[in-house]
This record gives sequence, structure tokens and C-alpha cells, in this order.
Amino acid sequence: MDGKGLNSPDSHLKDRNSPMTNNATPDIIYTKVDEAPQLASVSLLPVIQSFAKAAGVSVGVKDISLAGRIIAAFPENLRPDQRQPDDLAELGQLVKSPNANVIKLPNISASVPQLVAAVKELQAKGYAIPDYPQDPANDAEKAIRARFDAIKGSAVNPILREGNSDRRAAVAVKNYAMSNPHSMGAWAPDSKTIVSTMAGNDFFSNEKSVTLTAEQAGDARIELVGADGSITVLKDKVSYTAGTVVDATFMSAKALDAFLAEQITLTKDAGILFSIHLKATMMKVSDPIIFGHAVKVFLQPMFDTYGATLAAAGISPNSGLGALLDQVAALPQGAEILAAIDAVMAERPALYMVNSDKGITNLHVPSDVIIDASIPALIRAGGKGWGPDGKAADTNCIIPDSSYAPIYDESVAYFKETGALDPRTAGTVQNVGLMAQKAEEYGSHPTTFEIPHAGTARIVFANGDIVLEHAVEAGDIWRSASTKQAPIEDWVKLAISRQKAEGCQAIFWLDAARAHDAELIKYVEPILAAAGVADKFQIMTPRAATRVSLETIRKGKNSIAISGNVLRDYLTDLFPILELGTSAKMLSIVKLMNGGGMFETGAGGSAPKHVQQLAEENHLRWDSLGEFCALGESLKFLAETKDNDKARILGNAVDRATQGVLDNNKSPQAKVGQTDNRASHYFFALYWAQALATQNEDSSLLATFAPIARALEENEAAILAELSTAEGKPADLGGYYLTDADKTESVMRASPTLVKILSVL
Ligand SMILES: NC(=O)C1=CN([C@@H]2O[C@H](COP(=O)(O)OP(=O)(O)OC[C@H]3O[C@@H](n4cnc5c(N)ncnc54)[C@H](OP(=O)(O)O)[C@@H]3O)[C@@H](O)[C@H]2O)C=CC1
Ligand SMILES: O=C(O)CCC(=O)C(=O)O
Ligand SMILES: [Mg+2]
Repeated sequence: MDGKGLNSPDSHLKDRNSPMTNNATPDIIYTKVDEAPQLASVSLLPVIQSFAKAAGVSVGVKDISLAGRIIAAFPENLRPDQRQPDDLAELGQLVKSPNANVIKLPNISASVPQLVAAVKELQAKGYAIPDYPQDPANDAEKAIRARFDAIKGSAVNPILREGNSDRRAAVAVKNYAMSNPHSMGAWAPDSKTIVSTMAGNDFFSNEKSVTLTAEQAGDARIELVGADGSITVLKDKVSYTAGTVVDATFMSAKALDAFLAEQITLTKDAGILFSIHLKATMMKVSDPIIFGHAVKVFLQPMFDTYGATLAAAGISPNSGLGALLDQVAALPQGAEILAAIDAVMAERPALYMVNSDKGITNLHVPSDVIIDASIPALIRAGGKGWGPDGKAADTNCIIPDSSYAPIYDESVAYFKETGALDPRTAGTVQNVGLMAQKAEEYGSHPTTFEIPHAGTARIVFANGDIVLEHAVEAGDIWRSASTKQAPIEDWVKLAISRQKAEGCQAIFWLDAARAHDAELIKYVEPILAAAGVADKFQIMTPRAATRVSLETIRKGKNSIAISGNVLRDYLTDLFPILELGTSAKMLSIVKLMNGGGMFETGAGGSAPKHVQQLAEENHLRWDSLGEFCALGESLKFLAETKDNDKARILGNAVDRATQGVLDNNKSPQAKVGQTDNRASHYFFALYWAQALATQNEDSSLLATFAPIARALEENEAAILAELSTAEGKPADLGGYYLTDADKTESVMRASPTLVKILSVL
């Protein structure tokens, strides 16, 4: 793709996006993202657009990629032809309108190393984007840094997710997984794998929470009162509405460091791998700091000697060992410090590896090990992580904060006791997640602070009330999160309707002993009682709910986990990865609170490993099943909201095509020579056209698609041959964050025969 917005006048795909040429909002918005899902879109989107166009449905594109967002943030630095509009801001408005119908693919939530790399690539391509100021020295740099900070981490999802989350495996997908089980590692009862978490002085144990009265609502201030009474304003204005649940908590830096030091010793003594699992992208302020502590404590003897030198050179451990090694190498004392690092590493426990062939450790990049995907993959593998010797080994999974660690601890304990889950017979755990309007920790970015000096951190509410305050020390990580009343009520109602639809077990994963959860329970119980459905639901701590849910699905039964935002994220990778092998196949619906719909594709990420494989051997293993499911839902939603019968027929045909891809085993596989993403899109198009050609509800659609189906059938061998000619050889995409449009197109649309057949529509 080129750097221009896909809806900008000269953008490459624009010419084919004819529905975008008129000014009306397209019926459906598809998102341009990054990495593997974006590569897949270059092949799949033209299929979708041409089929939809033939049915009078327009599909437009908005660019929410990392590169696109960076370009949109610095218009004054760029030539007019390089600029592009702020599509994310536009989409952020659209999702608040009842007309919204968005298909949202996973985008990069960038860590600092990813952001820096993307900027470097753009600069090399002639975009005069400023450098990311690691340590802003003046107001101008602070302003630049603020723009980058708005792009960093989970900057897209919190803006678009104006509704709560309904994630589950479509019935066809679950049935397929049961009859075609993925491999599961065996769990040994004597596995030494453990989950370790802080015993106190963390976010969980320090949490305080309050539901605001009308008097307390309004503009509040967050401040730090020093021992001498001096007041440092941390945030001068946060606005709250009545009924909002506001939490405040902190993690003690001293307690964290002591915990990490203990874990290093414990891991070494146990002879297992050391691994830390965080969400440095979604918790973009707190978790990179925690990650930095881990890097620092791991390398403590080196920091004791050279810490001041590193600090003077502006080198922070928060960006990870990878960046630190690069920066240290450039120092005059570089060789000496690198030798000191090697000496420390030799004494430390072996590290869990991201890529043992390339020497990339758990501590290299804060966004390489993302807890929602990393721990489930380890559990799926029978509790094994990869060590530096390239061999699988038992692992200490360190999750500093204890709020959510119990779900993994209980899973590990359960599988040690009972052995791995059997995907052939397991039921499913669906999720209803509280997520709308930046609920809970999701929205805590602007209200998280690394405390500059000892004192009392507190929130002063509009009427002067101070109900949330903590004695803190320098370096402590203090954070406040809030959850509005309307999203909470909407979430409980969504849970009621999902439970009614499924008729299965439904559990609110809430801990009455946790301050925040206790406030939520005060909302949940009366709503359930008023609806007369209290007996259909249970409320359990996350640990107890984990055990009960695992026992339920082991019996082949189903459960609905009704959870807060972080657990939504964790559970919608954990259960799918165990049940289906991956979370990419999930149906992920966001019922927008103002009436629109957003259909996310899968529950996972942007699979950087897959891009690497494509570049090395021109095989893309990305599975677009999530996109197929989202497309079907989006079309059916369009049919309902706009009373569009053709959209309904198109949507039902998508479901049949998806079923066809599954039944005929046409999903991508891992190796060169096997079906890949592009070939699976051909089969999807074939089955979609066949479904439209064999329905009897709309004769014009039948007339349009019968010849298309025939042409696709007749040219199967030619198309597959064209798609596979380049397999096994390197593929040049002309970039990573900003790939070259023509090069990417020639890789991803490698069958001229297929392109020609679609061009008829
Ligand atoms: N909603 C969003 O926008 C999300 C974005 N992200 C972003 O994605 C990036 C990578 O995150 P990470 O935690 O590594 O998670 P990913 O889900 O991208 O990757 C984990 C692994 O899951 C498997 N996988 C994921 N999707 C697919 C798919 N469609 N088809 C086949 N396999 C798949 C792959 O494993 P294998 O090849 O071994 O089968 C992959 O290596 C980060 O930048 C993160 O911020 C992450 C989560 C959600
Ligand atoms: O927003 C993000 O950074 C990641 C979101 C995610 O992982 C999810 O919603 O499952
Ligand atoms: Mg996730």
C-alpha cells in the first residue's frame, strides 16, 4: 500500500474503490491496518468490494494503520501530496452514529520500538516526520512527543469501541474445530511451570473504588501532596459523570523490584525459564514502566555500576533489552558495558525466548510478549515455553500484578491435575465484555503516573470530596481508571440477552472482595433482579470462575464469561486458543451503544511472524476466517438496519462460503506448498459465487453470479497455479509499516486470471 489514505484522491486502491468516490458514507467501512491482516486485505478486499458492488452495497476504506496514523498527525511536516486525513478521528465519530457498520481488522498497538521503527521507515521514504523524542528537552519536543503519545499503544480500539463486546466461536467454526482438532501439548502432573504474582502492594491490593454521586460528578483534579504540604498537579482536569465507578490504585516500585529479584532467584533455583508477561500495548503507560523494572532488575549488577552512565546518555530500560543493547553499543564505553551485560546474563536463569534462532529474548521488546496471546500459547503447548537452546521447557510465568494472574494460575493448576483439554469434545466459553467508552483500565492512560516524589496521591472531586488517596513513594506507579454507568448497564443487558439466546451457564467474573468489582456488583444485582433472571447467573471470583468454566467445557457444555475489559481481552484469547487452536477464528461483535455495529475480525493481533514468512518464502499463513465471519455479520446487520434484501442474501451466501472453506479444508496452512491465504480467498470467492448462483430469492443476483461461479470453477487449476508460482522464493513488499502498493499488489494479487474474473463485476 502507498502512504496515502485509501480514500485520498490519488491513492492506489481508490480507483478500484469506486463506492468511495461519492461523498455519502459507504454502507460498510473496512479498515486498512498493518502487517499480516493488511496483506491479506490486499487480496480479500477486492473480492469483497466487487461482490458487494454487484449487489449495490458500497464498501469504503479508512486507514487506521500505524504508518497512516503517524502521517495524519504531522501534516505541516509533509508535502501536500504526502498528507492524509485523520481517518481514525472520522471513524471515531462514525461509531457514535446509528449508521455505523464497520469491519475492524486488528491493527498494531505500537510500543516505542515499533513507533521508532515506523518513523524511521517513513523518513527513509521521504516523509519529513520528526524523530520520536525519547526525552523531550523543550516545549517544541514536548508537543511532538504528545502527538506521538496519542498514536502509541492501544490508540485505536479505545476510540472505536463505543460498545460492549460479544465474542464467541461461530457454531460452524466450533464444529469444525471439534472434528479437526489442533494439536495440544501434553501436561505432565509434575510440570514445573508456574505462574508467579505479587503477594501485596500491587494494583490489586491497593485498589480503592467509589461510585460517584451527582455532587461528586463534574471536573476533578489529580494531585500529589508532598510531605511539606506542597501540591503537584498531576492532571488538572478529569471530567466524570454521576454514577461513574472511579478507581485509584498503585503498584509500589520497591515491592515490585523485591518481587522481581525473588523471582530471578526462584527461577534459577528451579531450573526453569524466566518470563514476564504484560500488556505493554494496551496498558501503555503502566506496563512499559513495569517492563523497564524487569529489565533493570534482571541486569541489576550492570545497572549498579553503569546506571548513571546509561541515564546520562538518556538510555531507558523501558524500551527493552533490544533497544538498550543497540544504544549501549554506540557509547564510548560500549564494549565494556556489553561485556558487563554478558557477565550478568551468564549468571541469570535462562530466558523464555521470542525467537531463539535470532537471540530475541522475552526482555528485548515490550510488545513482543503480550500476555493475552503469550500465556494461552504456552498453556496450549502443555506449559512449555521456548528456551535459548531452542528447546521447549517448563517456565515461570511472571505476572507482577495479581488482579488477573489467578486465572492463569488456576488454569495451570487445573491442567496439571487433569491433563490437557481435548478440543474434540470440549464445549466453549463465550465472552460478554465490558468495554464501551474506555471502561476500566483501558481508559487509564491519561490518569496513570510514575510518582515523582513521596507524598499522597489523590483525586479531588468536583465538590471537594477526597475519597481516593494513597501514600506513595517516588517511582510508584499510580493509576486511576473509570467506568461509566451507561456502559455498565448496557453490558449487563447484553449479558442477559446472550444468556437467553444460549440458555447456558453464565458467570459474572467479579470478585466481591475487590474494590472495583464490589461497585460493579452493586449495578449488576439489581438489573438482574429487575429482569427476573437472577437465577440464571452466578457471580464468582476470576479464580473460581476459571475452574468452573474449565470443568464445564471439559464436560462438553458451554459457559458465558461476563467480564470486565482486561478479562475480556485475556479470556477471548485463552479459551479460543485452547478450543480452536487460535483466537483468529472468533466472531467478535461490538454492539455500538448508539445503534451501529462494529464487526471485529477475530480476537487476536496482527501476526508479525506471518509477514516475516511471507517476505522470506512468499507464503502467507494468515487465516481470514475472522474476516469472513465479520463480513457475514456486517452484511446481515446492513440488511436489518437498512432493510436491504440483497445485503441479506449476500450475507447468507458469505456464511455458506465460510462453511465451504471449512468443510473443504481450504483454510491456510503453515508451510510452503500448502494452501495459503491467497488460495483460501480464491476458494472463498468460489463458494460465495456458487452460493449466490444457486439461491432462488433474487434472480438478478443469480444472473450476475452464475457466470462468475462458472468462470471461477473452470479456472481453478490456472488460478491456483498462478498463485503458487512464486511460493518458496522471497517476496518484496517494498516496506514493512508502509509497503509499496504496486509491489504488494503483485505479491498478493498474483493471479491475473482471478483479477480478470472479478473485474467483470
Ligand atoms: N484488536 C487488535 O487490534 C489487536 C492488535 N494486536 C496487535 O498485534 C500485534 C501482535 O500481537 P501478538 O500478541 O503477537 O498476537 P497475534 O495474535 O498477532 O499473534 C500470535 C500468534 O497467533 C497466531 N495468529 C494470530 N492471528 C492469526 C490468524 N489470523 N491466522 C493464523 N494465525 C494467527 C499466530 O500463531 P502461529 O503462527 O504460531 O499459529 C501468531 O503468531 C501487536 O502489535 C498488537 O498490538 C494484538 C491483539 C489485538
Ligand atoms: O487494543 C489493543 O491493543 C489490543 C486489543 C486486544 O488484544 C483485544 O481486544 O483482544
Ligand atoms: Mg486480545
